[in-house]
Amino acid sequence: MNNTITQYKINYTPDDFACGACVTDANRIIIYVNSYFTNELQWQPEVLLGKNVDTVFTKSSKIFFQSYLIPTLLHEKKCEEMQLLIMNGKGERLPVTVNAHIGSDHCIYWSFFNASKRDLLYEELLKTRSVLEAQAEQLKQLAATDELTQLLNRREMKVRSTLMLEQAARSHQIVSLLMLDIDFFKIINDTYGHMKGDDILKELGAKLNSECRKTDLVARIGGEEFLIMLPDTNQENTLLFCQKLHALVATIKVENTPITISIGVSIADEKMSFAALYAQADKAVYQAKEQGRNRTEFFQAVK
Ligand SMILES: Nc1nc2c(ncn2[C@@H]2O[C@H](COP(=O)(O)OP(=O)(O)OP(=O)(O)O)[C@@H](O)[C@H]2O)c(=O)[nH]1
Repeated sequence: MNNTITQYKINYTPDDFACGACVTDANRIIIYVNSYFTNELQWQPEVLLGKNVDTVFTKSSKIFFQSYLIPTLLHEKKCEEMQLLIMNGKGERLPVTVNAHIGSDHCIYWSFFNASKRDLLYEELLKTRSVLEAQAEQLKQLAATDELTQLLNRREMKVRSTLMLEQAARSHQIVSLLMLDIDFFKIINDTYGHMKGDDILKELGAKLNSECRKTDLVARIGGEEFLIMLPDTNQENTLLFCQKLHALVATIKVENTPITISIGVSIADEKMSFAALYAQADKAVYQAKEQGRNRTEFFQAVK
């Protein structure tokens, strides 16, 4: 036996590959290991020589080794890129990629590539992917949100409203669009300053958001103008909702004076584009301003 080992030792020099190289006889008894086993895996050759190659595997890898790797090797004469765990000479676990083939001399030639760096790299990749996904989500959120009120912005409102209108038309549901405009907001700005104006906009945004359902769309589309789209809501229920909004807005005060809003409503009871519905709500809010403000007007088609 010793003679055989010596003979293989001579045959396989030089042995400074960047991986563990090992030769076993047909019974998987180790007859040669290269210096990588000593230098990197901290196995002394004399501990391994004469032992079954499965000595180096962890318990679970031994099972895989016996039940899959060996049958594959015997059947195919080679097995490639098997991911297994080995123990180093100090008893520490190490992921390795194992390749083996049966030579014409019936010996089995094994290579063990250290895969711990690959596993680390893989972990890094997974972490980076989660960070990128979170950032993409944040960007999407930012692009869709009005910075001051955190409500939807004009562009996002247009996209989602269009979708809501299409869905409603398919299921023959009524949708109403409310345009809200704060009354005499310029006076608030001019009297109390732009910062106070911003606070009012924020407070109103938060209150509208808490009053609406999750399925409603609420947006600030610019200046002191807001839009709310209510799915599956007819004229009667929309009017009740608007009354609630007027009461809600009255809780926002500037120097003890409640602010007021004018609301213009348009109703889509058949297939309608967002642009057409928006134009009608705009006309209705103009009517509400004309008729004294602090009120709700529904769009009326001129006959
Ligand atoms: N604080 C603040 N003010 C804004 C913002 N965007 C627009 N405004 C102001 O909103 C005011 C809107 O004024 P107007 O369009 O004359 O409307 P109004 O004073 O509310 O009058 P009515 O709508 O006719 O009742 C202007 O003073 C704008 O400068 C904003 O983001 N923050």
